[in-house]
Amino acid sequence: MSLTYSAERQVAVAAVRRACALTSSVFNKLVRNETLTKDDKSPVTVGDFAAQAVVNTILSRTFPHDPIVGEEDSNDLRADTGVSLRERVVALANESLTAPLQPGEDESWGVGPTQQRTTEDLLAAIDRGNYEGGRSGRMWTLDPIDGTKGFLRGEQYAVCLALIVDARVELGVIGCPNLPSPDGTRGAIFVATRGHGAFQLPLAPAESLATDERGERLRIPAFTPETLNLLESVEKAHAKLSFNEKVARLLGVTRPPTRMDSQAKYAALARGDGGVYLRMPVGTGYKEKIWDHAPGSVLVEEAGGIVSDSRGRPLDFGLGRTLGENFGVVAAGKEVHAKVIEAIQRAKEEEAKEEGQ
Ligand SMILES: Nc1ncnc2c1ncn2[C@@H]1O[C@H](COP(=O)(O)OS(=O)(=O)O)[C@@H](OP(=O)(O)O)[C@H]1O
Ligand SMILES: [Mg+2]
Ligand SMILES: [Mg+2]
Ligand SMILES: [Mg+2]
Repeated sequence: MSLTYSAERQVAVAAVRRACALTSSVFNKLVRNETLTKDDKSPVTVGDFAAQAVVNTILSRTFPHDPIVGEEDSNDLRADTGVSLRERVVALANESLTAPLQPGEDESWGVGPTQQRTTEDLLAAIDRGNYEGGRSGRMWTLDPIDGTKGFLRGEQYAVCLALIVDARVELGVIGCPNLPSPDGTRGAIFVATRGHGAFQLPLAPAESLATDERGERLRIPAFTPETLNLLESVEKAHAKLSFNEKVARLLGVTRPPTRMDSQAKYAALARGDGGVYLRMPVGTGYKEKIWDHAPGSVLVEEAGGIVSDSRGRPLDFGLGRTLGENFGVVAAGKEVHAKVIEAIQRAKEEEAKEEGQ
């Protein structure tokens, strides 16, 4: 029987909840000069930095020997030009860390009213995310805001955290503050532990829920070509959407695709809101990052699905900070997954013929 990682699960859920509260409040107050453009031209906001500082602070207090592969680093905040940004990140992170103890939280985690941190503490916490990853040992991977562009548009984004042990994702937590539910409310947390199922929990902790908080179990439902739809990126630079169209046609899909940013796509798949997550490389040599797929992959697998590259091979979380050469990502329920891999092969043949003409 696989380990339950119950302490890790409890801490990870609490850390993601605090980070979700932080990012939601940042969105409402965000001003234009609080966003930077990174070297790879992607945006990063005070929310990304502060959320990484909060989650890493909690992880470092509770699991001091665990390395962290986090998306952000503190270089831009330490630069002379980063003074106002830095002050804002420190204020936001401290506001989050000093908020009252929530149900299921423990003061020894470094949260609660007396837990004010210095600027250097928080910048160092962000840089705890600089681990290179690799094949062996325990490590966490964090995307403090996945889908920053979606976050800036007021659409979907996710706070994503996973525990990887010897290159296998054992625990995944995805906080989706903007994800709509059928009852008209917004926001949910998704959590999966390898061998122990995938669950949806409320975004805010309920009274009296502690270590054994389980939530609603998720199972990917069966689909027919009539009910099937594709979950895909919003940003055209992130996935080859023209290829998705071919695959959808070959599968006989009639419903239009659902476009959403971030690992909210994996969460939507796990709870049956969509049938296939398909992400094909655009051909620029971009390597997918482990924090963009680790929590989503265990969530979908524990909901009964399969996550692979476009050739049907497993994603390799033991290569470092990236998944290596990019063969795309396909996630779906078991029956649908096999059909999608087959359709991808046929779509590639079609594409080769078209290019040969
Ligand atoms: N060229 C390219 N190809 C593939 N993926 C890329 C590329 N550039 C960036 N990224 C990563 O995409 C992450 C968000 O992408 P999503 O597909 O989930 O959302 S989106 O609809 O595309 O915005 C996004 O995550 P965040 O940086 O956390 O927002 C990036 O890690
Ligand atoms: Mg980013
Ligand atoms: Mg991301
Ligand atoms: Mg991010």
